[in-house]
Amino acid sequence: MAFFSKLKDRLFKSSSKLEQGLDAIVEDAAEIAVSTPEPESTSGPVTTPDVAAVTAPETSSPSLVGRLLGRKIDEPRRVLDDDMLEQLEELLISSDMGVDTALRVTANMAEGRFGKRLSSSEIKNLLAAEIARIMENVAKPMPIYSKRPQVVLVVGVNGSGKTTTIGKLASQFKAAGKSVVIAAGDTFRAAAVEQLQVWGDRAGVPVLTAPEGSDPASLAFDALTKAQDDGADLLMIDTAGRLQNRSDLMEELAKIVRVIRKVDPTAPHNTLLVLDATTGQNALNQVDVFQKISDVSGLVMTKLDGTARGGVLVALADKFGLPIHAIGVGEQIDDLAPFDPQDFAAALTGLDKT
Ligand SMILES: Nc1nc2c(ncn2[C@@H]2O[C@H](COP(=O)(O)OP(=O)(O)OP(=O)(O)O)[C@@H](O)[C@H]2O)c(=O)[nH]1
Repeated sequence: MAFFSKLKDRLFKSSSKLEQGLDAIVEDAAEIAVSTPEPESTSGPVTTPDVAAVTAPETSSPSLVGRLLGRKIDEPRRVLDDDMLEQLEELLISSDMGVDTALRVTANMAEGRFGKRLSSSEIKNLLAAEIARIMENVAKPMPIYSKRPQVVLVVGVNGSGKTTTIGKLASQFKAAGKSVVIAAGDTFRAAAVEQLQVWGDRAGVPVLTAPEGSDPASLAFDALTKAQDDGADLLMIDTAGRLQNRSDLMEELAKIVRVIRKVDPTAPHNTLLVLDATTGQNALNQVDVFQKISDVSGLVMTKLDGTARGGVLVALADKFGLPIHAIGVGEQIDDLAPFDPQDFAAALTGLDKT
């Protein structure tokens, strides 16, 4: 629960946008339901206990059932009609959920409920259930193999949070008893190497570097050889993220892969794409591009604490179905959270979990 509170707190910008937007949509044309709320259909894809509770048909005394379910009977309610659906779609699109996903989510929310009067807390529960449903299949921790050293190639555009994520992951793996080595593969920028060394120090993990401008593939080769000799569990390789020249970057990544396969033909075992949530829909383009130039096996979404565009993670899950391993919710070493779809959906929609 403490962890959920932190997540909710960090997703504040996204959740307050959705929460206030949903409240406004209901209040826009609300009627105060002092009478018995209508029984609602139980059809549709709703499965979570919260939502099962709000959609349960009320067969006995509504006030008693309402009280038992913690339902505020005099909450403002609004009839779910075309107008309201359109407003919902717009709100979801403005939170960067993307047009296709927003349409699908609202259609599912409306299924069996068209013409019913809904309160904003019921809508939030429905929305959270839909979001969790989309994200359930992609919530997967980074797989750990028995292969040692497991080689993790970390890709993403400059500034997306690769260095920070490598530092956070290294610290978590170390805390879990794994021996970790980091290779500072963005050899073109001295600042990037220094930054990684700072994170390596924080995590208590060695960082292998090479002179500025040297061949990243050669560093990766040396790092893997050393990690093997040292019996390390994990080697994390940082890479450059200059998408401005896509063919150069593609060639650079391909060369790293070719060269490390001379040491271990099964490497890399994971290719993590780090994405910055503040870039919104642009993150979708980055997945497209990096899937073309590398063999992306999973995603980490950073900076969810700094943006109202958290809905982009739902769009990503819906569009690509790639595993989401973790989310970055701050700049500190312990601000990398495993991705939990129920918690994320509740935090994003501003629900309380009690
Ligand atoms: N608020 C917040 N900031 C983050 C998060 N992850 C990374 N950052 C910040 O984003 C900035 C860029 O992060 P880096 O880790 O340096 O990104 P990079 O992809 O390695 O960038 P280059 O070194 O330019 O290749 C830094 O100021 C980080 O502190 C996060 O989850 N939340």
